[in-house]
Amino acid sequence: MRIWDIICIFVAMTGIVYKSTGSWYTVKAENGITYECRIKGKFRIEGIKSTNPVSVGDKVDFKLEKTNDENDSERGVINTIHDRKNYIIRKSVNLSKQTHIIAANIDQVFLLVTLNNPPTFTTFIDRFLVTAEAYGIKAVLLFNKIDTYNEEELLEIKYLAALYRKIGYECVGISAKTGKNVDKVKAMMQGKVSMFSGHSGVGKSTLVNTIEPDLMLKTTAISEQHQQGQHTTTFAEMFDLSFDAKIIDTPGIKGFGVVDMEKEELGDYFPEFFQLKSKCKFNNCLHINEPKCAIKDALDVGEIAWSRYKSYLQIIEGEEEHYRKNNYTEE
Ligand SMILES: Nc1nc2c(ncn2[C@@H]2O[C@H](COP(=O)(O)OP(=O)(O)OP(=O)(O)O)[C@@H](O)[C@H]2O)c(=O)[nH]1
Ligand SMILES: [Zn+2]
Repeated sequence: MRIWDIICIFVAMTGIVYKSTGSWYTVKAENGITYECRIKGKFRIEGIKSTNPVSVGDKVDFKLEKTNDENDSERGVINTIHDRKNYIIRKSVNLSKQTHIIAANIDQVFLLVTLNNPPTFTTFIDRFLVTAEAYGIKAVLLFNKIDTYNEEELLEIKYLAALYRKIGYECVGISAKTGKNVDKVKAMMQGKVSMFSGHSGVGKSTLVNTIEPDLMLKTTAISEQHQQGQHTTTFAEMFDLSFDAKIIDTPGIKGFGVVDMEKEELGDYFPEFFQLKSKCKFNNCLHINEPKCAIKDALDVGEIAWSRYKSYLQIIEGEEEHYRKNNYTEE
């Protein structure tokens, strides 16, 4: 055992979880060294019934474990999880009300959008943005494949970008293929933990490949491993990029998960509705049929986009349907 290891046994170390395979966690310590860590004892995080107590992105304290085997010297035991700034979850496959935490402490998520190849509808964008707001994760819209659009399509992109910028979301037109504006994306990623999301075929892999060509090898290896391994395991993994940026890759996870919320809460996740809601006559206004609703007034004068309001109604109706269905099945 090296002197360093002996010191480490007594000193608590702090690191970030890069990968988890169920019982082992790969933790990168502040000294840049990676340790394989376990958990001892029970971890309970208030308010979360989760199948996994520690997830990728977590900041943890751990101690090195004393082992006799020279090869095993880089193992540790996690004893503390630092407070999370946010986390994304997936409902467990079984019907217990448990959730699986996919990743934690995400600084931003980039949603890749394409007009027609594949089509990305505003309802999808809006549902995504609502989820990001509810999770407390900054969302950025990347309109990809701008090298393929004709003038008319470019106008549509401009219209969409203006719509979402007005609400406060950053929007960038890019081409993952030609590299156009990818430098802007890289600049936004600097010093942060990012995720990429979007429909299949929008260009997520192409973009990551353009950002960091060497990384592809690793991500492919992981998804192959994923396909061969137990299909119930959710793999997420964090990667360090060459320019002080981190990404969390979540192969096999489609979409961004769902967040349960009350009907009354939904408007709070549409920032432009939230801003106006104090002007509605009723403080519990759902902005549907109520009189003197500031949101509907804003809609009438074109201050709020109809596409946004339509998405809002759709989500509310969906929630009601979901609610009725649950009531029904529970009887
Ligand atoms: N012309 C053009 N094609 C692109 C661009 N970005 C991606 N593509 C193409 O779109 C197709 C899908 O890209 P992928 O990177 O595999 O998409 P993905 O989002 O990773 O898809 P999944 O892995 O299914 O989720 C590929 O044929 C890419 O070459 C772009 O900016 N311009
Ligand atoms: Zn209202």
